[in-house]
Amino acid sequence: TSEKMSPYENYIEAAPLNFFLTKVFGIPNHYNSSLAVGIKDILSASMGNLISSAQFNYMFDIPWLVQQYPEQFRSKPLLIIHGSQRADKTTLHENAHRYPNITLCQAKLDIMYGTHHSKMMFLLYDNGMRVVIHTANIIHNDWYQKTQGVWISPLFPKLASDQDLSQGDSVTQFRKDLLEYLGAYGTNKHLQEWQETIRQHDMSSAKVFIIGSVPGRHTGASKMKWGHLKLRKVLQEHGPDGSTVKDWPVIGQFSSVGSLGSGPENWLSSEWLESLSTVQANGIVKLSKPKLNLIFPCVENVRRSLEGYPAGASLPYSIKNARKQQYFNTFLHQWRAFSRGRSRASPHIKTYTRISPDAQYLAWFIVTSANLSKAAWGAYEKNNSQLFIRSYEIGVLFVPSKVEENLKLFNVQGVDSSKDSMLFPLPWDVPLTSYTQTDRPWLWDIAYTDKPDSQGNMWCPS
Ligand SMILES: O=C(O)c1c[nH]c2c(-c3ccccc3)cccc2c1=O
Repeated sequence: TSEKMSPYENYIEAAPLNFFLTKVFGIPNHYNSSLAVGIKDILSASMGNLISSAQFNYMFDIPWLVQQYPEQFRSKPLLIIHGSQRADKTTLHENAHRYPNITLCQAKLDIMYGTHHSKMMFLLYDNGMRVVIHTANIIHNDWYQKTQGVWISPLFPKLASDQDLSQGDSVTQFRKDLLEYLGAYGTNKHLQEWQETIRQHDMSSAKVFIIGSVPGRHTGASKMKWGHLKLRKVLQEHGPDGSTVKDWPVIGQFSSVGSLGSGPENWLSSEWLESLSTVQANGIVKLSKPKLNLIFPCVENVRRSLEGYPAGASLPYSIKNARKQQYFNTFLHQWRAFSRGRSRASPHIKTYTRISPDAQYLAWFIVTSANLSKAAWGAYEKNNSQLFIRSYEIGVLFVPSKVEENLKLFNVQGVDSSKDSMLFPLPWDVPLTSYTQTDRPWLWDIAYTDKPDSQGNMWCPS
């Protein structure tokens, strides 16, 4: 059984980019066999002999979570980092109470409407540790019939006790940025123990950048540490050169939409798109702003999905926000993932990329917890002197040159199989599919009663 496989033989180690989608129940098994993982695979003994773990997330079903660990790991110390307050926090404690190995840690959320969205696992084994950064809540439904993204780190070996701890970081400063993100939670004994554990591991094999968000009004040296300005900073130093990506579109794909302002120039096509279209700051060439394409399910995508209209319960785009930003609809494309067998697996994954006009190449790619909102990515305040972020978010950025030294771009379709190319497993189909004249973006708080969904039901939110 897989229990006996050494970690290096299993399919997870084989994926060059460590980027997976979650397994989906109800699609041909072929689409779940390569580059797909379930939560039980991630927690399985074939990944390592677990000593303790930490789970960062927004929604938790604690009894369900415990059942996802192999039986022999269910009593290992487990730290749960959440953002629940008041009644939700009480419920969480009630559900955790019967597990003596579970400790709860409440992330401070002093800013209104901020949430602890970050989805991350620390898995400490007897021979090293792994970091997993993903997009799924710790509830059954998020791992059952949705499209979710998972980045699983290589096994990070423990540093020898005599090795000085300044060793063991990667070309992307993965460990430094991870520790800085954790530092933003403030003083919590258990989190500080995990920071020490991380310092004791060699993460030099991590090939991704961390793009995190922490609540606050970030100014001065901290202004470029988080949200879309962190992305801007990384792309200024390590992004594509302007001449290569001139006129390449930016694509954003997400499962929720915030209040973006009354016009695109308020935030979407100004500061946010400017960060995503940042190129390596060598020339003074002032680039024209690229086209922005957005992917968000239309009502028909939700109605036809495996879950039917209830998939929309995890696509919380409100009529209140939508009516204030009709311009947003002009950017929209349908959710289609035929290439991954997931056109009917409603998206909860969030991905952002810069793609060539012929959809053959990617300049970079992000998978993250961050939806399309100012709360997640941050918004300038005080004449661009500070970045205001409401929520905790975390994602990873793939840059070709950091994955392989001389690699300039990722390939999208399997055409260019020349040696200096690397295929990137896109979660969704290119070219993108526009909305039809009658398509509308899914809104979760209005009724749909003219056509039944794939389960034969209508949608009548209270
Ligand atoms: O972190 C995540 O992934 C998610 C965060 N909020 C969600 C909500 C929600 C929307 C407004 C207010 C509170 C909660 C509803 C449905 C799914 C999600 C969700 O999936």
